[in-house]
Amino acid sequence: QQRQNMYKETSDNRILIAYFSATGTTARAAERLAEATGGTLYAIVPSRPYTPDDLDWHDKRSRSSAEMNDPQARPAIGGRQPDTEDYDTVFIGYPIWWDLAPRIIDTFIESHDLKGKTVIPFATSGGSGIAHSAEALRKSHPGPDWKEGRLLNRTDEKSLREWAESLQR
Ligand SMILES: Cc1cc2nc3c(=O)[nH]c(=O)nc-3n(C[C@H](O)[C@H](O)[C@H](O)COP(=O)(O)O)c2cc1C
Repeated sequence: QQRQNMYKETSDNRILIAYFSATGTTARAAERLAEATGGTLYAIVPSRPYTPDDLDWHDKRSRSSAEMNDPQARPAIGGRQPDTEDYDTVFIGYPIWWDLAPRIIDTFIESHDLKGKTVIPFATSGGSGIAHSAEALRKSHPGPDWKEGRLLNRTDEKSLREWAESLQR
């Protein structure tokens, strides 16, 4: 209990949890991570929301298929942007699409100066691990201090907190 309070006091307000979620699963994981860390939640909202047709991975011409086939695709983000200067640690959450992070995650990273900040990916998926998508992000965006990511398909609060604390050491 004491350790938890200490952790919250020292790192409150300096942790941002930025996430994109097309159908709500990653949003729920991000909320649990915010509870475990005391971090601030920020939803990366696309200017043009993804419809069920956009998300159809059986259709090679669907919006998600087209974006994921194009490494240069940068779907626009709508609404307010967080001031990442206020944070030292930025968790970035996403659903795994074709074993990668959706391209809007690249839009987010390129919209902010994350150089020298601790950046930690997390994801949800239908079964794929996070390693491939996290490595691809690290290669495309060498500025931040990337930490190993986590798949949060099913993680209880205790292990979430232990993971988040271990990253602060
Ligand atoms: C276009 C698309 C591609 C996907 N590709 C994968 C994949 O490669 N591996 C996997 O395990 N799940 C894949 N999924 C499933 C999602 O990762 C999974 O349902 C995720 O939890 C959805 O999160 P969300 O509700 O936050 O959008 C894909 C889903 C979509 C829509």
